[in-house]
Amino acid sequence: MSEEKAGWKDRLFGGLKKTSSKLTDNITGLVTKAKLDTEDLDEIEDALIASDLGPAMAAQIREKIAAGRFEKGIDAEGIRQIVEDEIAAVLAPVAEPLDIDAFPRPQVILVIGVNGSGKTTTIAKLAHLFLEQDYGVMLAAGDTFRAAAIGQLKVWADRIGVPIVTGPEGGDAAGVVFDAVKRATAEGIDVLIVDTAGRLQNKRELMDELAKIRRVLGRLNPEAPHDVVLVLDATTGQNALSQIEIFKEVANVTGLVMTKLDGSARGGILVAAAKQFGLPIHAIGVGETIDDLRPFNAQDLARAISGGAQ
Ligand SMILES: Nc1nc2c(ncn2[C@@H]2O[C@H](COP(=O)(O)OP(=O)(O)OP(=O)(O)O)[C@@H](O)[C@H]2O)c(=O)[nH]1
Repeated sequence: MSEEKAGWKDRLFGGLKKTSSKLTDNITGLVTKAKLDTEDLDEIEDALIASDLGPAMAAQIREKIAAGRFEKGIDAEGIRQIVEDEIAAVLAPVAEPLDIDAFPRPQVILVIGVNGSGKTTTIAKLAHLFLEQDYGVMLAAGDTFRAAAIGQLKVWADRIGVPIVTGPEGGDAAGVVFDAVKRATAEGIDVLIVDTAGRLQNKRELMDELAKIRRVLGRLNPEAPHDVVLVLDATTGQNALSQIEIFKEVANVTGLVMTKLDGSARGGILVAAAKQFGLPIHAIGVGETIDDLRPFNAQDLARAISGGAQ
């Protein structure tokens, strides 16, 4: 295994410790009897719900455990393995890295999400990921609503060494995006990542702004934006699900990135999101450094969430 890969696995399993220990403590703590009975199954289901996997997923896992283990000797590792396999089956179809395959270039990726979700950091981490794959990357500071957002993105752009197109605070976001696409096209850039304002408080304004960005983009390239990626903060738990619902309504979300899985005992929310919406999940964030965002392997992630050995 390469050093890089081993490092990522450490961060993945380490980052998800809070989620997995909540789940495994619950499961190992309850299995005190000789045979698995209905009460144990109820407790397992409660533990799964408490980890934010969602009632549907919890019920499905409970059924699987009941089918194979009811009235049999209790084997915590066997139960954990069922949890892992069920989670992996839900995650496998949605684990989809963001591929750069747009022609003509650039591929335009709109990044949306509420303030504080980790949007800016995620843009920097994605840019870093693409740079590692030798793509030419450019950023566009389309969140013109707050000067801080423009400044923060610029700091990241300078740090990772990618060009950035900005406009004045309070300026026209679509104008910034227009300039960025023109410049990216002229410079033969492969990927243009666009930050957007996360004003969910005013759905109408957000919708209008995104629609205008789309119109402007469409004039330069009818295929753009190629991706509309919604960034979600795992620590918000069930709230992340309502954000998906709302953003699906205002923007044509094509995929998700879930951040802060390390800061939370609610990592199960990723599984709940996959089960409920079936949208591609491009990458997960398990820390604050630039390397802490990666596409994931469904089985590895399921093992990390269910508390299996690395
Ligand atoms: N632990 C952890 N922290 C993260 C992760 N991703 C982002 N953060 C942190 O979350 C905070 C908010 O991230 P930003 O990228 O500034 O979020 P934003 O959505 O752009 O927020 P605003 O700038 O407020 O709009 C920062 O302190 C990040 O370092 C992650 O995967 N894990």
